[in-house]
Amino acid sequence: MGKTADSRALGDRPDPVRSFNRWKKKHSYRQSQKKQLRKQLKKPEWQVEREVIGRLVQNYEKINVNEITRFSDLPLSKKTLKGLQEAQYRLVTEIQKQTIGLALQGKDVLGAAKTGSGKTLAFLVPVLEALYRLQWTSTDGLGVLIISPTRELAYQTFEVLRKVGKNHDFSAGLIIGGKDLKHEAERINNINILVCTPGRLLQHMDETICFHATNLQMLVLDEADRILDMGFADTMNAIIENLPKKRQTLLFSATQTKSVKDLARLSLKNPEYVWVHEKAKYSTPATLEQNYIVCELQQKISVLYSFLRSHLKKKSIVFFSSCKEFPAVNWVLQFDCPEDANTYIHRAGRTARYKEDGEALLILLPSEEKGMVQQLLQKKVPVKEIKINPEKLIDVQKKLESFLAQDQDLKERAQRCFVSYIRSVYLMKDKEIFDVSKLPIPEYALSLGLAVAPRIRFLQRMQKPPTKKLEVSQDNKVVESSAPSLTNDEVEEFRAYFNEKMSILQKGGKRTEGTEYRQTNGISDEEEEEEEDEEEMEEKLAEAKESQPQAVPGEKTSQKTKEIPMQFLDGGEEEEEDGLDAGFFKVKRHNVFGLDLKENKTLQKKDPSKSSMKKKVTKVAEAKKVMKRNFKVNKKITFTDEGELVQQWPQVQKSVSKDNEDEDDNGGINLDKAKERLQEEDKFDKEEYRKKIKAKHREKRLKEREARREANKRQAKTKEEEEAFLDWSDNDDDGFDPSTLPDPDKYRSSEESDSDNVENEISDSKKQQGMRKRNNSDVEEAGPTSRNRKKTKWETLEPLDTGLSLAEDEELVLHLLKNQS
Ligand SMILES: Nc1ncnc2c1ncn2[C@@H]1O[C@H](COP(=O)(O)OP(=O)(O)OP(=O)(O)O)[C@@H](O)[C@H]1O
Repeated sequence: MGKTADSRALGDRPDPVRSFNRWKKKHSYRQSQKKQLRKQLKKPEWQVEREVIGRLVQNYEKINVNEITRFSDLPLSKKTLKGLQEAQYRLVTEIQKQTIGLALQGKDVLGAAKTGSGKTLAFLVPVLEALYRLQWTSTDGLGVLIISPTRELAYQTFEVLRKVGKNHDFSAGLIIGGKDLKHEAERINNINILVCTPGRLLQHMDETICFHATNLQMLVLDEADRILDMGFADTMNAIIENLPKKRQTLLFSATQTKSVKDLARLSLKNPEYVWVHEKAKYSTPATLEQNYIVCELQQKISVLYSFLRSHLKKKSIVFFSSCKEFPAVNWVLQFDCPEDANTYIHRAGRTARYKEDGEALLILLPSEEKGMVQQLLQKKVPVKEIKINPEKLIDVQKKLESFLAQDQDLKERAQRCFVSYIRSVYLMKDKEIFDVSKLPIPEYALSLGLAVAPRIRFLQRMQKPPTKKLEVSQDNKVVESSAPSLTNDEVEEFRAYFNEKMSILQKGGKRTEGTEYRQTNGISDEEEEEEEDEEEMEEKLAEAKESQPQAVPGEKTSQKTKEIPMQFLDGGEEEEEDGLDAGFFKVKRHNVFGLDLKENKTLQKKDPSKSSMKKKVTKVAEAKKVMKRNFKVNKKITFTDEGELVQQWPQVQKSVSKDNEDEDDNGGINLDKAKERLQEEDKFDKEEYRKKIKAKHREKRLKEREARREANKRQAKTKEEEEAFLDWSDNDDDGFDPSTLPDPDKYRSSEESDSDNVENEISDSKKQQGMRKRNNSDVEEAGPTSRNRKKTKWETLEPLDTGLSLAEDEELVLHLLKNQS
């Protein structure tokens, strides 16, 4: 009963453990079913992404520029937004607000905005979004090309890209040269976003076999105006030829759109022009204070020094003739007048970036003032003239003179700086502003601490009165044709040429060929290069003038020239006190340099450099003249003892491969064969040279052996003499007067000259250092050691008083001399 009652009771109350277990089983079954179902239903990631992209693209059309204040107001991918936020970019700038939407919509955009207004992000955000939209992967290759005019700018852009795009999976690369081309070539194919400079890019297009841009989606020209201004027009044309026509193009610059001609080459499709500061009163940032001063060329270096001394605590950047880009600074000092207003704007734009303050100072020569200021005002650049406070102006000429006298390297730098400046003025297109013939050249050299102005042959040539050709016109009248001037392209070509040259010099790139010759002849590499530069420049000028008799008037080009190293002034700064007050520009008084001008007149009188301006005829120039005249060189032929004919002059190349030469005559030059032959000839020459050197060495060794033998004989003789003398002195305590004996110095010097001769002969043979050392030691060993001992003894002996009468002394001396002979 009890049991029945119990079981009923249990039946009323189900076992909670059992029911929980049952429930648990059912639940987990249901869960796993759901999970499986979800798994079956789950979309692949790419599909989800596609949907997100789809929604974003739909929103592109709805972008309302006026409603955008933050990046998050734009339909951007989460990855881009995250990157922007992490880099602390939240609010958009005006150019970003106005162009990002258009670029997202796939339009070609031409954006212009003042310097430092955020153009970089205005194109980088659409770049990231474009590849994201296409779900670009590394296997898709190059998707976006960003071209910058300078390495520095490309690097800065790349850095921003790295920061903002770090959440995306694209690969990005920076190709700006300076590295091994091969090293770059190995990596370039895996790059999705390539930031580069035009020259290097074209080099890869030409030389890297598997590099192509067939999949390119977007081309960005950063600082488009600079790219075209800096003489890259031809390079750009060649690059664009290699790009697919179907692509999006974005152009950004700090100055307004370029001419239609320039834009045509980019084959833009209905581009959107965005010039955010079109209505602005000024084309430069409002926070940028811009001034200029006028001073004579020979005072500029002192002005620079005084300026730097007054602003030691500020970050300053000094532009010489270059237009390179640098990071943001407080002060921009344009030491040399920029070639045009656009260049000025770009340089000044290195300060006062993104709402920051900044100051810019431009130094102008009196001859540059009118033209340059006019240009700047036309471009809505508000520059004001200020005057230098003469009390704060420190004349550094004497200091520089003494630095240069002590340091040859510094002197060479000053010389390069001098030549570089004159060249840059010479190459300036706007001859109304830049007239090299009006520069006070000797005074300028003196101001740099150079007593003599370095020779500038292209200038001397230019300063010669122009030779006027007489031509017969169509109506048979004799007319005078003036000296032809250069076209823009030629000037650009020269610039590119010199930039390359100067960059080699700056990098310290030195040719190894002929170094030995220069060293033995006391010619420094720099002198040599300088000379070659000038010669090549002359040639180029001559060629250009011959081929292009007429200049294209009115066209503007810009200039990119060498940057003068700033270490130039390093010398005196540390020793002086920091932080003179900035009253450097306070006094507004005209003709503050009246005093200095007087000084300059006196300097002009005693100018020593004028004589150096006379044209020197170099051997190279002479040789060229001879070649032009087609002279035939006389031959000198001699006979050997065996009756063989031997041509002594001009020397005949005795190459082993000479016989093969004829084979090439059939059709032009076979370069590979020629190369091979040259290598063989080179080997042959080296072998010949080695033989000659060996023979010379053998001859020298024989001579030395002979000399040693002679020396040993002499040594033996001297020893006998010395012993005789010592014997004698030992035996006679009274001593004697050594001055009565033959002059030991005469003896020594005659021997010394002998040994010198041996040494000279050795050095004349121009052998390797080790060889020379060995020979010297040989000579020393061969030298009569006893002779040295003897000399020391003579030197330490005092004239002795024999205590005898003069007549007795004489007798003694005669006796001694007799003994000697
Ligand atoms: N939205 C933003 N918010 C905050 N800072 C920004 C923003 N956009 C750009 N900047 C900052 O402003 C500065 C200038 O930007 P950027 O270099 O893009 O200017 P730019 O117009 O390209 O100048 P330039 O023409 O002289 O090269 C940079 O320091 C950048 O970090």
